[in-house]
Amino acid sequence: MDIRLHHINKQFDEKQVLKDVNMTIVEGDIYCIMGASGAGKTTLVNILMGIIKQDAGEITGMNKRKIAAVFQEDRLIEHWDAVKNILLVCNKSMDESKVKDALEEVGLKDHLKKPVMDLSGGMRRRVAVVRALMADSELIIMDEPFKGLDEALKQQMIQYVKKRTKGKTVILITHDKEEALGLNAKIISILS
Ligand SMILES: Nc1ncnc2c1ncn2[C@@H]1O[C@H](COP(=O)(O)OP(=O)(O)OP(=O)(O)O)[C@@H](O)[C@H]1O
Repeated sequence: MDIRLHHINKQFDEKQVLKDVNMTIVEGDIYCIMGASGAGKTTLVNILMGIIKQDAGEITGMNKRKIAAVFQEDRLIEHWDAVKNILLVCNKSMDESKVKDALEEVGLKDHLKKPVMDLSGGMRRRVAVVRALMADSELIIMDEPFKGLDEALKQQMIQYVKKRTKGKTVILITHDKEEALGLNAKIISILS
């Protein structure tokens, strides 16, 4: 089912952050939300996920959907290793070896069993992305998922995300046109 936003408004204190936002997210497509810092991108996806409530306007197509998310922060369980962090969100039937294969695919072969607090920022980001893609969800929302990755890793992760989200609906916030191009994404511009 497509997701539709109708006339969404959101204000914080005196500041109107989202003003009459309208959009359609087509099932199975990949979207990049772009716009200046502070334009309201995170606010918009927080409204979509039901984390905050819009002041006015309506969203259809989100009823009881399971969402997998990469937030601005990694939100990992610090003293658990990467494999355990990911298994937490997977179906009970998920094979641990599949989780390990996925982590190896994003270059984390030698870091599977360390507490994630001992990993670098870029490594932790990759764990957060793999976790979202391995959760059994048809809608994946990611807030700057490639932040902190060098160019080569970013390209590798773009390919990984593309491969692992076939047929799923993806909404990704980015400042980087290259990411949108690499993902073959439709661009949604949020104006400040
Ligand atoms: N809970 C809040 N209370 C007050 N103001 C807020 C709150 N959340 C966001 N804002 C304000 O709303 C505006 C939009 O913030 P938001 O985080 O959605 O922007 P963004 O486009 O995601 O920015 P960035 O690219 O820097 O992450 C900013 O001016 C921010 O200060």
